[in-house]
Amino acid sequence: MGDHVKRPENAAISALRWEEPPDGPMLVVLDQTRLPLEEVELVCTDVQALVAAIGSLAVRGAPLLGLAGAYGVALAAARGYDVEEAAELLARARPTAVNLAYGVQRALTAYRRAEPEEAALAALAEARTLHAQDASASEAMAAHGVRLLSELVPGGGYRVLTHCNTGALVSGGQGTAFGVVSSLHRAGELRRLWVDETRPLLQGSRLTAYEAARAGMPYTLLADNAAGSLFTAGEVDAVLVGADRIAADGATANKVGTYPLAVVARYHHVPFIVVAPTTTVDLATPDGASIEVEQRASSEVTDLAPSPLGTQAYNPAFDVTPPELITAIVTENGVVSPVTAQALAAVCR
Ligand SMILES: CSC[C@H]1O[C@H](OP(=O)(O)O)[C@H](O)[C@@H]1O
Repeated sequence: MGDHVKRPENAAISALRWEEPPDGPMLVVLDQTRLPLEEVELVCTDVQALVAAIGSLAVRGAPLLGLAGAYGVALAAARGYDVEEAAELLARARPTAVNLAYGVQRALTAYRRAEPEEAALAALAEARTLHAQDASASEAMAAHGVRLLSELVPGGGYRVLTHCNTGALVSGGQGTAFGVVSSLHRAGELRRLWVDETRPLLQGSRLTAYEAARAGMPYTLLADNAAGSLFTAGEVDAVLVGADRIAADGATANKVGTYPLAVVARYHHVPFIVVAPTTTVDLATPDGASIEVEQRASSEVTDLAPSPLGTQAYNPAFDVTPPELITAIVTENGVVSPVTAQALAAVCR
């Protein structure tokens, strides 16, 4: 794992940045496992440190994993490591978010196509291009998402429920679903943000609440199993979530606990909206059953609350929501609704 350094006070959220000090290039990432109590950065000067950071979720969130993959290839090239081997290690670091392998492939292709003496610079340039594209996609998704909500739920003053963390911490810009929430807030249209704590790694209570507090949003944290009662009380106007991989038929893998939200939202006729860039759509994966769902260590669950010694826990990092439960998928290229394979393929062109 890399070295930790204290982050400057009140710095804008920069989940990841490339630096080139005299002693060589490095990837500096905000260690998300330490938030919200500590804002410390992790300095990665080799691919093993970056792979470890991805595995521990110090670096996390589908779009950011794509950037980490691309910059990881650039780091290997710039430091003279075996780039092909580095690309393989990075692409395998986590299986579900398609963005990781996509980002690796973008930088690796640029590296392979360049003249040897230009290859490292080509990989870095491609990583930077992907970074800028993600920031731009984030803005476009926010605009599409705000417009969609005004069509689905007339009247404004939205009460939005979200799950996991989908803000600037997972993006080159302001995020995916949380980017829509941020735009609503700036427009004075966010009446309440309901934040699922998102067990077992608590991305909601640790990260989304951190981003919402920094933005001055009206947010309320809740235990995941309290979400159903909010729907019963009529307190949710829309559910906004991110995605880690969207299959060709629109089935969507996202943080575990998303699928039950989609079922409850459908039962209560509440719009269930996925917000994701087209880099998260994987047309090569035909359906939800074909998506590999990462299984994580039992200890992430048993460490959270006392249980008898030796207790084993079922700990899938994601679940899959079928397209028929998704009201709309918001991408940077527009909104897919109803969710069909044809409409999804069209928005990715
Ligand atoms: C919009 S990407 C954020 C996405 O990634 C999270 O997973 P993890 O925290 O394990 O990287 C979660 O599925 C979010 O929706």
